[in-house]
Amino acid sequence: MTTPLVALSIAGTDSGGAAGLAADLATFAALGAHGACAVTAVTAQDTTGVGRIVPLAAADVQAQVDAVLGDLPVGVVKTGMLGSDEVAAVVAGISGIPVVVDPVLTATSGAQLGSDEVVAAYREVVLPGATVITPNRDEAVRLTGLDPRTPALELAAALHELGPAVVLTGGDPRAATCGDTVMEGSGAVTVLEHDTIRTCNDHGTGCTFSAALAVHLGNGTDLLTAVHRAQAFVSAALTTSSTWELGRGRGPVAHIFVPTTQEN
Ligand SMILES: Nc1ncnc2c1ncn2[C@@H]1O[C@H](COP(=O)(O)OP(=O)(O)OP(=O)(O)O)[C@@H](O)[C@H]1O
Ligand SMILES: Cc1ncc(COP(=O)(O)O)c(N)n1
Repeated sequence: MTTPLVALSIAGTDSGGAAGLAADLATFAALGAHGACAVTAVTAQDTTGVGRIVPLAAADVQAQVDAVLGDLPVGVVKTGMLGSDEVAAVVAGISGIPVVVDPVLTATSGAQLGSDEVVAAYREVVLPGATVITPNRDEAVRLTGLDPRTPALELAAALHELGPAVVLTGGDPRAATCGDTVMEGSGAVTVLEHDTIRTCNDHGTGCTFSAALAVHLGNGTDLLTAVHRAQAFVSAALTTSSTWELGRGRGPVAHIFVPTTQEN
């Protein structure tokens, strides 16, 4: 008998199946982990935008988290869209398990997915207990309140001061390379650069990256190696989706047909 890694995603749904819970659960499965989930919000969303957002009450999210933690040996928690400061407090109440926080505040399409109250809750209650946070530049600027032109290293340092290790992601479809700035718990900094995959089917890259990172960390992999493997997974997924024609907007990252080797 074996027990697989159990990864719990606390996130919103994306009806288009690209981002949020769909991305997390597909990534967990592709990397050999069992995915459990607690839904925070339901979104009516497609490749072109977000139409409607229905947040769940914190008590409903708490009940899902309690059900999962009360029964399954969860090895890692990954959070996405939280929807409210009350739900952020539910995440803050989890202890003794590594928590990977993807501070979802804005969708690829530009839709706002996090209020100022949620931003404050990240700073005050979520980040002090988090293992690692994986913001993109816009999210890091919003969370720190720093000038949008602030260098990546300073943004990462400001978040690191709040508690967690930081992976400031730098996905840019127009650049030749993408660079992710990693600040470990010790404060050591490494910039991991890799080739940009040319595609407009990149909806869900942030969720996919954080979910892959969570699986590797849950398996006991060190942060730098875990980031490297999560990048490789996203690149493999984007290589597949670059051949797709799906939807009228920014199409979904491919979570299927991704080779699952030791390297990703
Ligand atoms: N076109 C690309 N080619 C290769 N890697 C990419 C590309 N776009 C993003 N990545 C990688 O994907 C990971 C997620 O980064 P990104 O900065 O895109 O997150 P994000 O902005 O939160 O994503 P999204 O909001 O689109 O879900 C990072 O490791 C980044 O380097
Ligand atoms: C429910 C939900 N969670 C997260 C995202 C962010 O993903 P992206 O930045 O790729 O739009 C999203 N659009 N929807």
